[in-house]
Amino acid sequence: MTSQFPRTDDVILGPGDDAAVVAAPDGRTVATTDLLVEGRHFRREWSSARDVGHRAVAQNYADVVAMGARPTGLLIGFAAPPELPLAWAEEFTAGVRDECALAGGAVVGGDTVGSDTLTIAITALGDLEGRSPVRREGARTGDVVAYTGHLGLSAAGLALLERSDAAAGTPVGETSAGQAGGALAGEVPVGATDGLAQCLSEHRRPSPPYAAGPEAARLGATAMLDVSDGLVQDLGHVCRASGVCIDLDSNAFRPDPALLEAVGVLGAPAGKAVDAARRLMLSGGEDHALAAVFPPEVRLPEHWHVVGTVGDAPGTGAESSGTRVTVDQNVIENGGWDHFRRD
Ligand SMILES: Nc1ncnc2c1ncn2[C@@H]1O[C@H](COP(=O)(O)OP(=O)(O)O)[C@@H](O)[C@H]1O
Ligand SMILES: Cc1ncc(C[n+]2csc(CCOP(=O)(O)OP(=O)(O)O)c2C)c(N)n1
Ligand SMILES: [Mg+2]
Repeated sequence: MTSQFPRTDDVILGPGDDAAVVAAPDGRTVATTDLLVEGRHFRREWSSARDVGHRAVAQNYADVVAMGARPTGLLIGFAAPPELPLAWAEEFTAGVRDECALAGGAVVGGDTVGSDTLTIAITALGDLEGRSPVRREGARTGDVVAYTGHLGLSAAGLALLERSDAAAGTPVGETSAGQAGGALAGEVPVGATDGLAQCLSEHRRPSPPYAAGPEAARLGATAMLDVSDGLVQDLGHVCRASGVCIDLDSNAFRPDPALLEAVGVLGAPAGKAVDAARRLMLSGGEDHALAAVFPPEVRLPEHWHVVGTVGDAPGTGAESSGTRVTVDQNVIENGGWDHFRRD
């Protein structure tokens, strides 16, 4: 699996020995790990092996750049049932290679074992290039909240796939030829517009704005994270860590045309499409957009969308548990992702 991975200048010793040796030009190493579990994070009927490879890298390197770091390397734990076709593993590896080419950073090692459940555990490394890490705890009253990347498209893609699944046995349309692991459910029908295809694609292969992480650090971001569980829920981590509140302005959320199209197909009445799309932008996870907090005087490039402001945390007492996120000053049911929720 490792022969096709290119080396980079950060790799002192690549795969093949007991461990790799990776340069840390800055003297510090950013390190993070995330798991992908079949059935929980992806389904082989919904995503090709290549998609899963792309996604595994994107999900991890999004965490690296959300610290303001440059991706340098990653290690892949691959646990697969014995009946997994070899072609699936090969296609997965190709997806990993191609996403690494986008994000930067080399595959420096991993481990492969048999397991009942197909599970991918990636550890990703990054270099801070002399900058301070952008943590969750630096947000201050008066700062502005902005995001860059997509919001809501992945959740819409997932909802489209769930819907096609619910329509048992009648996938939304065409199957894609040549995908390892067989045909995919939920292919967009011939003649369907690009919007639905874009939502499905963002779900299968999220496109984190990698360069914007180090950019935000250089611009002086006081806090940053990638949006994996939903914007409101994830900004809640910034509030708790920083001891502040965040109020989001619903009108600042301009839904992507692809998202508007998807919510229409998913059943939102025409007059409610913008509201439905905004709900997905606030609560949908897995786009791996970057959300960051900046001092108000920072001039932001236009791909950063300002959507809220940081305020004082409420005082002590029962209400104060919420160093919290509001939308137009209202507490909302955000519906972000919770792995341990019992439905
Ligand atoms: N099993 C674990 N052991 C040690 N640290 C963990 C574990 N699970 C999560 N963490 C840490 O808790 C923090 C939050 O994790 P998580 O919610 O998964 O963040 P993210 O959305 O950035 O992946 C991270 O710093 C992570 O390293
Ligand atoms: C089959 C399937 N069901 C449901 C989801 C939705 N989903 C699974 S995990 C998740 C949240 C993000 O995953 P997590 O492991 O919490 O990532 P982290 O926050 O650690 O980066 C979401 C929205 C999915 N991607 N695939
Ligand atoms: Mg995690």
